[in-house]
Amino acid sequence: MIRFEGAAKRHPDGTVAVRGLDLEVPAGKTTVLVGPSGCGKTTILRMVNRMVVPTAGRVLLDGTDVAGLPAARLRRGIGYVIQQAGLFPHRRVIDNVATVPRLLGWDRKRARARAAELLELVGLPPETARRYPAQLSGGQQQRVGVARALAADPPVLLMDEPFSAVDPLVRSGLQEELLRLQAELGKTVLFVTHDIEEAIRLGDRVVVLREHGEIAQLSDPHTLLTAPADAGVAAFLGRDRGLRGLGLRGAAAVPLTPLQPSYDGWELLLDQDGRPEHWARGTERHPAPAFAPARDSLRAALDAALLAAPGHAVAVDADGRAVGTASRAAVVEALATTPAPTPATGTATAPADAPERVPHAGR
Ligand SMILES: Nc1ncnc2c1ncn2[C@@H]1O[C@H](COP(=O)(O)OP(=O)(O)OP(=O)(O)O)[C@@H](O)[C@H]1O
Repeated sequence: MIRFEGAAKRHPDGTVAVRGLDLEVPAGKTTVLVGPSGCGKTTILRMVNRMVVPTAGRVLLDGTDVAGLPAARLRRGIGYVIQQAGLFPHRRVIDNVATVPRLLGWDRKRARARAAELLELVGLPPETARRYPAQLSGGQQQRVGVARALAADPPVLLMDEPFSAVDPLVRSGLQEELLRLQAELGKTVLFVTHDIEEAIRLGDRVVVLREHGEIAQLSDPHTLLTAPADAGVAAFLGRDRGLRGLGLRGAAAVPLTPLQPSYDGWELLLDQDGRPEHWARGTERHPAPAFAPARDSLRAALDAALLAAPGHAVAVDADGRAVGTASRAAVVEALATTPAPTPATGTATAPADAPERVPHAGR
């Protein structure tokens, strides 16, 4: 657990970056710091690994003041991922990832074996291991950055805008990857972003900051969306809060209708494996938007039903095979009956609202 006790940073020129922060970052969860540019997010993050030394107050890691720990040892126990990945350009990907295990004294073979395992964990094909960072895409580089931060299996991961330099689709994939990894690894993650959507998607807890690192609100994403603390937070959250909140609620309760031969003259065409291909009426062909009730959100289900030409979303199993359909009315009914996620569970188990996870979603 990380604990900030009146942690403040005042720069020599008099700038108050952080006035005095009291915050507990629980173990095994993702806590996201979000707020406008210059509000002190990076300063707060760097107080944890002592890249910034507080001018007042302290930061405790599992009860120990980090000021009393040797910086090198402290940092080896903390994974750190930054924008643009920060990889060593002259080292191959595998050696980038093996850096910290090597520093910890592992022999080369063992460090490389661990690195190869991590590259697979973050979804990179084995052939990327021998390349240099410049030979990878931005999204792949970020994955290497995450693998490198995880190499020594640190309990704590600091992530400073790690995905903000990549395009939205890649970014969404990286976010999904982090959710998957975190469900598996349960690290204590402190994540900085200026993007409220990213905060809502990734955070078990979201800390909305205003100037000088002051906490405007600290809550789970659902509470943040439905009950912003004040007009400033509501403005920062932006529009469509209700709709976006649907992205945090699972689609499992949507009542499904067994597949029918015809839907008001529309026929659902499946491929040979039973995956939805098109809605067809005469010579007309339209995409067949789908959702997976077991893992997608109510927002994804509603979106699929709204987009489908006949007004029915196709429900698919984990392999993308059609298992039934849901009318717009059925999805709306589920909106009224699906309970909101409880603050205790946050979003750790809630589905992410990820369009690219839905096969044949037609988006
Ligand atoms: N070395 C420095 N000297 C003076 N002021 C500084 C210094 N470093 C940071 N600041 C100021 O401290 C404040 C907080 O900076 P910080 O980088 O923590 O903000 P941030 O929320 O991470 O911003 P961004 O989202 O733009 O990265 C800013 O006003 C910044 O200008």
